[in-house]
Amino acid sequence: MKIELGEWPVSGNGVELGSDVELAIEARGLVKRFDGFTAVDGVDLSVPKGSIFGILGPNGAGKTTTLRILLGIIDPDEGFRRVLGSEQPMQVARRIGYLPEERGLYPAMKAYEAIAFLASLRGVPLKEGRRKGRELLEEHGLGYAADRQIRQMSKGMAQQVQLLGTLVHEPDLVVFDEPFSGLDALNQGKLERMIRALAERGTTVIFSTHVIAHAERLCDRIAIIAGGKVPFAGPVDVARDRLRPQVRLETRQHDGPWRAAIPADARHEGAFWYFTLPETGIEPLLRALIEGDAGILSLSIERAGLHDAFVAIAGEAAARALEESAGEPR
Ligand SMILES: Nc1ncnc2c1ncn2[C@@H]1O[C@H](COP(=O)(O)OP(=O)(O)OP(=O)(O)O)[C@@H](O)[C@H]1O
Repeated sequence: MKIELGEWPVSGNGVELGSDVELAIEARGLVKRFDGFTAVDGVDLSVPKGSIFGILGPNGAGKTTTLRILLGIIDPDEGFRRVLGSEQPMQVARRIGYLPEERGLYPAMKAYEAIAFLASLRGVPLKEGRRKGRELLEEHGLGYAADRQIRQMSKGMAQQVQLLGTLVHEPDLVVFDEPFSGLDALNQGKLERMIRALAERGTTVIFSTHVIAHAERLCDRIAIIAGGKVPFAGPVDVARDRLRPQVRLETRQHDGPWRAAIPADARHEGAFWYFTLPETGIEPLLRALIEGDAGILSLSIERAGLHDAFVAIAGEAAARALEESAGEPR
């Protein structure tokens, strides 16, 4: 989904959607307290239909609690949510696929039966579920393991079976809680492709993660969450644009009147200059460089990465917590 920045008036925690955008999920002012501790503290989310939406934040930020509220597993103490048009998400559960943070299948079940079982919980008759289970396993390169018991599988493989079990009833919305944890790099790549394919056929995907790269690579929109609050929700590029781009300039000449046009706080290393793109843009500087015969050898203007944007938006402490979350085995 290509989003033009101009379409999104900025307000509140980030970027609001035009009124003509159909939303799969809309949440306003969600609050959840546990014994006086506020785990979710006024969360607003708008997830357009067919988009890939990431909830990015460190351990304990409130991701799982938010997802559980959206699914209707728990109710918020305050706030409002509408999921697939319903204010009672459990009523639309058959249109939702959910991979919880705690993975688990019955160890004695065979792979295709485990998928059929999960499908039956979403209203698919067992016989059809078994057929679809075999089909899905085949389609995803796991056909050889269809009759293998879950207990005979590696953790990563069992997780893939569970993932297929969340998709077997062809949901309109899938909710994945930390779907990448526990998967090796190869299977993480496979999952990324699967998520893209789901969105391409119109399924809305929302997932939580503490890995910036997954959010940056995959998502149309993200919500940054820390301490139960969402300081930013909107397109990834808009988050990145919270920081000014960085310029790297290489000149043949080392001195000349053109140097006055380079920002005073620029860092100078050898033939390279590094500085933040001035508010006035690059053109006045380019003019000075050309007229002053500085001899431009190279020039790059780079947008901030999502990591730097996360630091700017959520703060150093949240960014450190995010890094620590990524280091922990899960
Ligand atoms: N049922 C509960 N009772 C008490 N505290 C809870 C409960 N569920 C969550 N919390 C607390 O609420 C906070 C947010 O938890 P949550 O699981 O939503 O975070 P998270 O961002 O998903 O982190 P993680 O990735 O570690 O699961 C944490 O401090 C957690 O300990």
